[in-house]
Amino acid sequence: MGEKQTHQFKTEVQQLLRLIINSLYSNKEIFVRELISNASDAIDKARFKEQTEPDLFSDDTDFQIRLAVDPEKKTFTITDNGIGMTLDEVNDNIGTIAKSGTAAFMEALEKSKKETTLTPELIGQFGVGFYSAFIVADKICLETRAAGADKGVRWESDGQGTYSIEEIDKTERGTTITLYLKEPEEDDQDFTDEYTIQHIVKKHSDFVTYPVIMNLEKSEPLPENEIIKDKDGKPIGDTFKKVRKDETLNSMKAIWAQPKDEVTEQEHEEFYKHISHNWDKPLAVIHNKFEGVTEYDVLMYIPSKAPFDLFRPERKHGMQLYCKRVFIMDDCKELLPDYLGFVQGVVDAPDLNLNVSREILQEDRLVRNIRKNLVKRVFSTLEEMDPEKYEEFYNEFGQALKAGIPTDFTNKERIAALLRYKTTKSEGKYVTLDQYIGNMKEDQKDIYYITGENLNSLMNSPLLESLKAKDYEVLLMVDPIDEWVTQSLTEYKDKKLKSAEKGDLDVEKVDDDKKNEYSALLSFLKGKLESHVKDVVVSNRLKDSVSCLSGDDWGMSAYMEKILKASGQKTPEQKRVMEVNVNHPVMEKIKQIFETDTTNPVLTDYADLLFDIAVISEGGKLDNPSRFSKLMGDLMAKAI
Ligand SMILES: Nc1ncnc2c1ncn2[C@@H]1O[C@H](COP(=O)(O)OP(=O)(O)OP(=O)(O)O)[C@@H](O)[C@H]1O
Repeated sequence: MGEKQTHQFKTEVQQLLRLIINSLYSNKEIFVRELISNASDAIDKARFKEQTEPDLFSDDTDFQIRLAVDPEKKTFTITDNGIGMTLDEVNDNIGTIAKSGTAAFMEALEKSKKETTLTPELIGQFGVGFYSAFIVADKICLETRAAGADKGVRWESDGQGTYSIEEIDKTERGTTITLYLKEPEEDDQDFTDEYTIQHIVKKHSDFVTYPVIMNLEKSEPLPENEIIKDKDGKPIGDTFKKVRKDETLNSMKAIWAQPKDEVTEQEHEEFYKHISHNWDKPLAVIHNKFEGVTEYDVLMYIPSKAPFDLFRPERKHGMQLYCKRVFIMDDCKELLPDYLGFVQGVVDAPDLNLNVSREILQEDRLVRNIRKNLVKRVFSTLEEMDPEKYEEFYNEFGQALKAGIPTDFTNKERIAALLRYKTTKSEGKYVTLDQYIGNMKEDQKDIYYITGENLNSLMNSPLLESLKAKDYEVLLMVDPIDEWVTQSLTEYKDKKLKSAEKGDLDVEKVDDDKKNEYSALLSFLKGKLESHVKDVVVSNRLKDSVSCLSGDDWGMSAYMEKILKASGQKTPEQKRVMEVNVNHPVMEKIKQIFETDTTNPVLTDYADLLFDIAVISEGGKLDNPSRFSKLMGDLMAKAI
């Protein structure tokens, strides 16, 4: 038997404990839900493992969660016969915060700047459920034995910075957690009261798929022959006796299998909270029975709020797979493509082979068929949403949806129709690509867009001058992911998507004579700016500004380059093209100086200035800002 060891909680756990206790002060009862949900997860894991290693579980397959209270000892106990934990697992899971969550959690906290309040939504999202027990307990004892292990483990802590851990003998597989409850404060519920616990379980954990059982005191009518009666046959004394009986507190209702119109909004809300661990309401409910060659039930929810870790690769998918109401697996990535991983729900497919493994699942024809139908349903739900509601969705999940454009070839066009962008003409409102096409000018052939970091600088970008002069609308794309969207969505309804920043805009032509007049100056400028630009050309984009930078049709946009650099990726040195506006008086003047004396040193200064202005106008950073300000100062002094 190993020694009893004492460990220090990781610093973030201590911080977290303090936060949890302070923040959930008025919502103490949620610890019941959190512990039941952990127990249920542990049974899910056991059920899953049982499919491949039935021997590990043969001693006890009657999966259940038990609750018990002791008003005298002031304890609350929860027991499950799930997967259990080994010593290392206890150390990893209970001494630290769920790894992936930690950093993100602290980040989000920082962001919200509400360091003393932690909403229940956060608790659910960050996987800190277990610690919520310290809201009500001043000591917790967890005893557990992993499936297949010889020894058990006891973990104990008063939540004050340390915990102890030791090996123990434990006969039953699974986990028992005993909370030594704090002295209740005024207005506190009594968590040793059976009725109170019954009520809380019904409220927060009714849909848990395993029975939550409690041995309750009940009144039962006495059998006729035990009732003492007077001479008129009227009972004297008690007609009831007190007995203790196991009772299942939750309904375990499989609401997905019920007829659609029999499920209330309230039930959906509760069930959604149960499966998603979210605390918001679902934005939309998709509830269908698919009938045909095979039958299956589908219940999906579109959340109303995006989770903090929507784009983290380790994030779990929201779909669970059931077979004849028996849980098979959660995080079922085979049921929906990655970009729809935020949808929460259940598929119950009775015809599925119960011994499925994840690898087999991918190949399964039935699963592929289900997936196709689920995707269709999600799309039709989004397409039919009223515009205001859809905008709510889009603000939360628009970026996720966009990730479908480069990854889901079959549905590309359908996703494209769901995109919304603000434009140079939409006055802050979203437009669809179809609306854009409807608004196109008669002589306009392509759909124009520009990508960048913020709407304001895009609106005023010199790259749009000639498009604006033609009264063409331009889509303003400010999500980094739009760069990937435009790379793969090159056409929509036979109209090309064309970057205002790249290639020949084909809008306005500068006549050849004028180009020829400038060709010597442009090659001179190119020589001067060789280390910065690939070429210097006459612009057909500019109307008012003197210079700008543009790219080739197939080159990387300035924003894309910035994104890649920011994410630490090596990007090949991208030289862009400097365009100059030959109708601008400044260019005329420079040309005159150049034609008089090609060695005039001021020409070098002007070349640098033209380049710097182009960089600044697209919100870029200058290599040498102090030289720029000196040149500007000199120029101003001359001009004034
Ligand atoms: N009853 C249990 N049986 C087996 N493992 C458990 C049990 N309770 C907790 N654990 C383990 O401890 C980990 C941490 O639990 P905790 O409640 O803090 O976070 P979580 O369950 O990952 O997140 P959340 O509760 O928000 O879903 C769990 O992921 C699980 O591995």
